[in-house]
Amino acid sequence: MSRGVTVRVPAKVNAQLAVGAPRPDGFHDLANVFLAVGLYDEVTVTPADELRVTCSGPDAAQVPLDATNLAARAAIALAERHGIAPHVHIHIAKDIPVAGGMAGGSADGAAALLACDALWSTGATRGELLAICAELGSDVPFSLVGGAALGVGRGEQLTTVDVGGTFHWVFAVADGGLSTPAVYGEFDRLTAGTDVPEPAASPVLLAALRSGDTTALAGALSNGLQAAALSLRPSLADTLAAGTAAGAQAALVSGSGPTTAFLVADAESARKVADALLTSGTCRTARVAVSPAPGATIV
Ligand SMILES: C[C@](O)(CO)[C@H](O)COP(=O)(O)OP(=O)(O)OC[C@H]1O[C@@H](n2ccc(N)nc2=O)[C@H](O)[C@@H]1O
Ligand SMILES: Nc1ncnc2c1ncn2[C@@H]1O[C@H](COP(=O)(O)OP(=O)(O)OP(=O)(O)O)[C@@H](O)[C@H]1O
Repeated sequence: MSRGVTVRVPAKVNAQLAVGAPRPDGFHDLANVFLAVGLYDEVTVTPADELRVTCSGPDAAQVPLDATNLAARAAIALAERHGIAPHVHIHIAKDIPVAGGMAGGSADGAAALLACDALWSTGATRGELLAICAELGSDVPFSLVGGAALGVGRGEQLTTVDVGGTFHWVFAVADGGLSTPAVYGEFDRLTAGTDVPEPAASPVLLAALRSGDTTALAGALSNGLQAAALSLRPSLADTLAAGTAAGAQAALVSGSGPTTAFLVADAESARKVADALLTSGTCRTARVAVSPAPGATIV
C-alpha cells in the first residue's frame, strides 16, 4: 500500500486577457478571465530520503527536474513554512503542453502544494495555500481553484466567475514553446509610446460565460498578448486561419502562446476542427477539451 497522494490539476485558457502598462516591478496589471479546461496533469508525492522530481509523458524531456520546477518550489515553500524537511518524491504525469500558454508549470505547482499539504497534514488554511500559490507565480492560484475566475493585480487576485454551460475547445499545440517574459516584453515593445488603457473585465464576456452561449462567448473572447505572440511567431496566423476555415466559431492565441485555442459548437465540431488542424500541417498536435473544469483535486 503506497503512502502517496495524487492530485489531478487542469490546464487553463484565458477567455479575456486585458494587459495594462508595465508596473515599476516589471509585472503588468491584468484583467484576466481564466477558464479551466479538461486537460490534466497528475502529480503524485511520496515520502523519500530527499527531494526528487520525475516526469513522464510525451513532453517530459522539456520539463526541468531540478529545484526550478514549480512543483519542487511549491514543496519547498510549504515545508519551510511548517518547519518540515521537503523530503518527497514528486512525480508529474504530464499531459498539459509545456511552455504553451496553458499554465502547465503553474498547474504542477498548485498540485504539488495540495498533495504535500495532505501528505504532511500541515493543517494549512485555504488562504495560506493561496498565498503560497501567489508567491510561486501569477497563474498558480487559479490552478488551485479552477472553474472560472477573474484575476486582477498580476492575475493572482481571484474572484469566481459564473459559467452557465459547457464550452467545447480545440487546442493546436505548436512546435516549441514561447517564453512568457519574452511575450510580455514584446507587448511592451509594440505598445511603447501609446496610451495603454487600464485593464478591465468585459461585461459582455462575463454575460456570455454566465449564459453558457457559445456564439456569444465566441464574439467576446480577446487576448491582449495575441499581437505580441504573433509578432514573435508569425506562423501562428496560419494555424488560426486553418481552424477558422474548418468551422471554429472563434480562434485565438491561448495566453502567451504558442498554443492556439478554437471555440467550437459541440463535441462533433471539435473532432472535425481537430482533424482539419492536424491535416493542415500548421501544428504539432491538436487536443480536444471542455470547460469549465474543476481545480486541483486529490484523487
Ligand atoms: C500569460 C499568463 O499565462 C496569462 O494567464 C500569465 O499572465 C503568466 O503567468 P505566469 O506564467 O504565472 O507568470 P509569472 O511566473 O508570475 O511571471 C513570469 C513573467 O511574466 C511576466 N508577467 C507575468 C504576469 C503579469 N501579470 N505581468 C507580467 O509581466 C513578467 O515578465 C514575469 O517575470
Ligand atoms: N512543472 C513544470 N512543468 C513544465 N514546465 C515547468 C515546470 N516547472 C517549471 N517549468 C518551466 O517553466 C517554463 C514554462 O512552462 P509552462 O508549461 O508552465 O508554460 P506556460 O504554459 O506557457 O505557462 P503560463 O501559461 O503560466 O505562462 C518551462 O519552459 C520550464 O522551463
